[in-house]
Amino acid sequence: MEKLKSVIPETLKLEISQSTIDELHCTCSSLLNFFQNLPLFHQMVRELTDPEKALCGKNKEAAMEAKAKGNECFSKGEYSTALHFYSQALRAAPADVEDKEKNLVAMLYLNRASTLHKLGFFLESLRDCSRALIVSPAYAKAWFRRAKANSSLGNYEDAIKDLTVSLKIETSSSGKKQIENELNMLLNKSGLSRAIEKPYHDSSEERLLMELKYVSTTTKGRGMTSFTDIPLASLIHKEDPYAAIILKNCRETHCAFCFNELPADTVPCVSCSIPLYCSLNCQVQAGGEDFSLCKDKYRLPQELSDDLEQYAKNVTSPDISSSSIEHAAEHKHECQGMHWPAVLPSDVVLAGRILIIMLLSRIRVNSMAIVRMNHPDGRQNLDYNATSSVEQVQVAQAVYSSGSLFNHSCVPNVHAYFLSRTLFMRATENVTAGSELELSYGPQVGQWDCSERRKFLEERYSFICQCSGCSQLNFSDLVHTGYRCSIPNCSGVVLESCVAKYEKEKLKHFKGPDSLQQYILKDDKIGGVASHVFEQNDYYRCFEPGHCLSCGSFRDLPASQKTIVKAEIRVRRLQEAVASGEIATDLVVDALKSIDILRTVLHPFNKRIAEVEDIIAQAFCSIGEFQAALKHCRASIEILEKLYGESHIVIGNELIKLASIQLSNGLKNGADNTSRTVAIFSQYYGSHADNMFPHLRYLKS
Ligand SMILES: C[S@@+](CC[C@H](N)C(=O)[O-])C[C@H]1O[C@@H](n2cnc3c(N)ncnc32)[C@H](O)[C@@H]1O
Repeated sequence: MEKLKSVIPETLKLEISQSTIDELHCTCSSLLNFFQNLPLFHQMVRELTDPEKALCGKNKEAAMEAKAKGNECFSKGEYSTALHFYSQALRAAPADVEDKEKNLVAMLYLNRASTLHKLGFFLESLRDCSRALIVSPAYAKAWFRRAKANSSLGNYEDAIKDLTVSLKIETSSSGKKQIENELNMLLNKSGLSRAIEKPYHDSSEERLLMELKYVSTTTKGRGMTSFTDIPLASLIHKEDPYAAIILKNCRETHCAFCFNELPADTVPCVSCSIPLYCSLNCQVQAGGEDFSLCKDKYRLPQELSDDLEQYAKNVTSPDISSSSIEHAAEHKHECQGMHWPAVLPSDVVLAGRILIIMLLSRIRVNSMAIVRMNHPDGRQNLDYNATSSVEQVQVAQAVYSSGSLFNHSCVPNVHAYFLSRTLFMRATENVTAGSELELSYGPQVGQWDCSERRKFLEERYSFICQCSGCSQLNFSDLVHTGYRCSIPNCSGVVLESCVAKYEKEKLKHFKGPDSLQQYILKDDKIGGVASHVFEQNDYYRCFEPGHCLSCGSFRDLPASQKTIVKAEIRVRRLQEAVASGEIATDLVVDALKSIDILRTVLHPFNKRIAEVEDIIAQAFCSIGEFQAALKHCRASIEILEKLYGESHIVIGNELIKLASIQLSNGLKNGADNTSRTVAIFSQYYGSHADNMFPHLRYLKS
């Protein structure tokens, strides 16, 4: 790849690096023309697609071997291992080969369906039976197994229909007898059929009411604004990606099309052995082949009644939603037996998907990380550890044509999230017409101090942040890592030198003391911790590290740091104990002493105090002392509210933790708390909140 890059002429590189997203097609063509006349490029493609070298084509022998292992495990009752081998076999099995006069893929889906049934995954078993029947509609055993799955799900009507079709197809007398027995048993059972759960589909149909436009900004290039005022929580943008790719480390765990977590009944690509999908729908939308080629060989019998024939047709024709087929189909061209994503890095494949290998650096800046909530221990219940360990993980990378026109701010007024591969954006405050709409590319005020945010944005996205959070004084940045004043009743903050440097830089934007006074009127919290600065003529000089910004008193920072290091040792011990689940009471006592010491040195709103309070709350929860846990959890939230603001999503998450302690304690969760939590989540996720956060549903109930 490096060799290829190095032969691209500088003029073309320059053209590409200076191009905008609107010129994408033009730059693609220039690059492609150049590559097409380059022998090195053709040699590279030949090497990548050599069937001998490619590791990702289908392979009957490998499939048969995995199938045999699956059968062996199944017969020994080792169902989880059997499931693994059948899934592996399905990945390797070519679509059109047979084993014992049956289509191999259909047979494997059926074997896996039996395994899933044994493991109690009835819905997954049903879906695998249907897949076997889509490939091979006249497969009597698959209809029989489907009836079993339907019966376990309480769908008796469907189960009876499945058995009736199976009976029509089955030729052996012993087989017919078995089906008849099952049919009689089912007919004796009563009960209504139950609807089958469907994977999440966005049915809220929330409408986008505002029209956005892009404008030129003085410091950040183009940016997005609205023609009209935007009320808090409104959906302002919804978009499917121009191109998207799953991260390599998520291939085995998430669907390669919708990026949701994979179920037990994964669907492989029909033509290659790399991507896994959560459903046939996603597999076909990604642009892989379908089974229509081999289907004709396995026709249904003619003599079915009209309604049974219709039923069988419905089962054996995949129910593919047509919504995004035409724009996606992104896997199709990669997958003619050789799978490029298997051999190339993800960034390159994404670039390839929009036909530009050289635009990598621009793609990094313009692409978005698609994230999912991760529940590490698989628990979705409302207890403190479960709610504390939920985290966002990146599963894919995507380019959104309009989404990439939104600039970054460390104090964003827009929140972006993903459902499947669709990007949603919502206003998190009331925004007046013409104001810039900005989301966070990662860092936010409250999360990190200014120096850390700038460093991250510069390293990751190569720009120096010019947002209001990084160019105007704000309370959070002042106290985030601040020390307390050495005078007991003073609430002023003392900064260390690297923080003071960044905060001082912000003062360059002030025109004089008057503008500072106006500033203080806007946010009196800042005045509370830094009043001295605003009273001076030479405010710039007052911003000295080690001196209180309110009264000017000196604090010995090196001595304070030594005190912190000692206190932190005991906090770390408690943190390790919390992680291992073995908490001795004296560790908690030590950590309580430490937090008292930290409070004598750090500013009362220093974020570290909130973190330590949270660790102590977790510890108290684990040893069943819920009242103490509540007290420390509240203390942590009070600080975070000052740092992030009271309606920030971080506070919503903290309130869920608080509720989990109240529930563990048998206390009824305060109605105020619940309604506040629901309001915050609705502000950020609107009608999607309940779907994305099972904790929230539980809390409401
Ligand atoms: C995804 S694009 C946003 C649209 C871009 N402004 C444009 O004109 O196409 C990201 C680029 O916008 C600029 N940008 C976005 N947010 C910024 C910020 N807070 N400060 C400075 N530059 C910013 C940077 O040049 C960054 O590389």
